[in-house]
Amino acid sequence: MTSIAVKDLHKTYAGALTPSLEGLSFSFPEGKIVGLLGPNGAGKTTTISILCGLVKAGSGSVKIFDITQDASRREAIKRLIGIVPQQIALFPQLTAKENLCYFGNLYGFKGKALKQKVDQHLEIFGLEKAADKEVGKFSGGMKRRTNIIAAILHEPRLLILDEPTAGVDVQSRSMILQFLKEYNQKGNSVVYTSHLLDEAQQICEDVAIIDEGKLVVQGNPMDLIRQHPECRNLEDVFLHYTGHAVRD
Ligand SMILES: Nc1ncnc2c1ncn2[C@@H]1O[C@H](COP(=O)(O)OP(=O)(O)OP(=O)(O)O)[C@@H](O)[C@H]1O
Repeated sequence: MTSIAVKDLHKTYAGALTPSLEGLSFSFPEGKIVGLLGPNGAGKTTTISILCGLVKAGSGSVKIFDITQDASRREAIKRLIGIVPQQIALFPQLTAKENLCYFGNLYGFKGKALKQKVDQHLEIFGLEKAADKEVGKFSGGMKRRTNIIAAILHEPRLLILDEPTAGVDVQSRSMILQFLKEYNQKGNSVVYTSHLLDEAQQICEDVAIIDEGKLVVQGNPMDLIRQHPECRNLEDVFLHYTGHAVRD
């Protein structure tokens, strides 16, 4: 089974002169950590926004665990996926615990069960001492870790993260990557975007490189490197397929 299958996705934002997605198709196998990679403006965030139902595609289809995404299946799909957006989506004036109780509540958790779940996750992410501090006063890494907890309280089978390790220190990054590996070892699927290709090479079993709204190449990072004798690593493969021109 696939965790995600997108077919011939097209998207042009209202007022835009050029399309953001132009016939994008790819699928990821279930139960793996996979990377959706591409230069700035390639269409990664647009794709993720369509996957989670925040943005409507112009045409094309999306399946999550073989369930076709349409209005009638939105609730069922919502339970299966957790989304960690690029921008921190927390209330800065509320404490970490208050924020997480709010998000847990949206998924139907209440009372003691909710409190236990929140405490357990704050501990996993090294935030137990900061539980009653306002999130607005957190460091970037602390905000990002809290943002991840908000997306996983309902234990989604598919976790989608948009640049979860961008702009965080080495310690937070290491904790986030370790968490992703452990979450995957429990049988869950993880899809993430990153510009850090050494990191993607290290943790992804499969990567899809997209550019200008289309799939450029997909495969296991080591297989892709082996296919190109001149490429030493995933970054070389990425440059081989997407070129050296700087993107706006
Ligand atoms: N709300 C919007 N309205 C108009 N154009 C948009 C909007 N969001 C994104 N775009 C455009 O769509 C294209 C794809 O953007 P998108 O954010 O999906 O790329 P990305 O691969 O996530 O880039 P990055 O690595 O910079 O985050 C870009 O040309 C961008 O300017």
